[in-house]
Amino acid sequence: MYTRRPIPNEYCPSQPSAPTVAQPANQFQVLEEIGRGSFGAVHKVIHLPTKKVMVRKDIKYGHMNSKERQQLIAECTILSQLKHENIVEFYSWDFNEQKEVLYLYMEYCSRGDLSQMIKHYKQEHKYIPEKVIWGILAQLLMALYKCHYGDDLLPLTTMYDRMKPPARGKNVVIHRDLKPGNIFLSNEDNEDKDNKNHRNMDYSQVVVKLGDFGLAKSLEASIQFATTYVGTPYYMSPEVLMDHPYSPLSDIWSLGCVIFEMCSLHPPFQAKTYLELQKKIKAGKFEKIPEYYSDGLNLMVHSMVDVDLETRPSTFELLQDIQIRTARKSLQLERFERNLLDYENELVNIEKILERQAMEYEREYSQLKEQFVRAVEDRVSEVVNGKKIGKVPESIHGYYNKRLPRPAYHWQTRYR
Ligand SMILES: Nc1ncnc2c1ncn2[C@@H]1O[C@H](COP(=O)(O)OP(=O)(O)OP(=O)(O)O)[C@@H](O)[C@H]1O
Repeated sequence: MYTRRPIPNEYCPSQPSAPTVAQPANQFQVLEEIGRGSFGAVHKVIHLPTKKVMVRKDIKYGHMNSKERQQLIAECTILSQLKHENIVEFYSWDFNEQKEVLYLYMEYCSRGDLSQMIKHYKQEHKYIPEKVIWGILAQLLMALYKCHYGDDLLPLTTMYDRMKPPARGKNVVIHRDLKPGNIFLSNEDNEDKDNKNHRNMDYSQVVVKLGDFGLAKSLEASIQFATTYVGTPYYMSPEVLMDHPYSPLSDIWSLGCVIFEMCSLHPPFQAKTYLELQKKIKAGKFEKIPEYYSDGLNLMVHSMVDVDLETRPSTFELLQDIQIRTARKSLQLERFERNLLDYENELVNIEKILERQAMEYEREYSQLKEQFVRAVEDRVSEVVNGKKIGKVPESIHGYYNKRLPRPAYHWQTRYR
């Protein structure tokens, strides 16, 4: 049976779709291990009551003190409230007290993460198409808008819509660890086919999901923090390196670095030693993106990766940019076109069902008509032959009284 695509959050904000409270682990069946992060293994699981495929992240909490554990749960609560089409949905959690493991259940993203996509293009010696990069940037800015201002962005009516400045200070969530490995990709229908081993290089309609929120923050005071930053902090802003507090603008710096890496297939700042890298980031000097891309994209990246916090644009300011508006509008139109195609298919299906029902109706009608004519002829011959006139035969009665069955497919009530 045909099912229509779900309406995205952008048009219909905050619709919880899966369990949002703690779920016992026996309601889930492990399908496979997807990978291992610094906190533990990541499994693909199925939630048996809803048959929904999800991801389970295992976090060992044995070494954490009770304050850190409570902080982790508080963080999970924030995440469970952060619902947006471009943010990995957090469904529920559970503990295994014996193994001292916290299980976090999240939305499964069938196309892996951005680091795998970049690696793939690097192996193929190809550039990521510019349109794909703008689409990904626009989606990430929409996700950051939700985080930084606590609101959903309204869809654009025209590219020149005036955007109302967001209210400041309301439920600000700063990601703090924005990097390609924390940006996940899925298809609109999130299906797995052709995606195994990332052989499918068509990223034109990819849906981007920001993930791995704030876990670093919750685990900051614990030993795990050290392991979180085992990798080189290529995407860390200069103010964070200098131990200044995180601000939403730190996320913009990191996002700029991610977009640079999507264009150049390597991060903007690279060095052999940590100290050298720190020096480069603080100086904030890095090369242009390849000539293959437009000057507009180069300027956009350089405006985001700006050491000066006064001139680095906010999420709201970036969303005002005409190129971002164009990318957003184009995403909206592409989705609209896909929905129209869906409706068209749905109408074709309904038409086929109605045609079949009309044929059945027609057949039944002609059978009844035949019976009626035969009964009338019998009756006439009875009268002509002078037989005693009895009751009207059932078949004549039947013709007038019989109600044909209603079509089984009540499209009028479903599609009103
Ligand atoms: N929601 C998800 N959907 C699909 N794959 C996921 C999801 N979350 C994580 N993964 C995959 O699981 C693997 C491990 O992810 P995880 O985020 O735990 O670690 P990491 O990004 O490799 O390292 P770190 O812990 O430092 O962030 C990665 O290959 C990642 O792509």
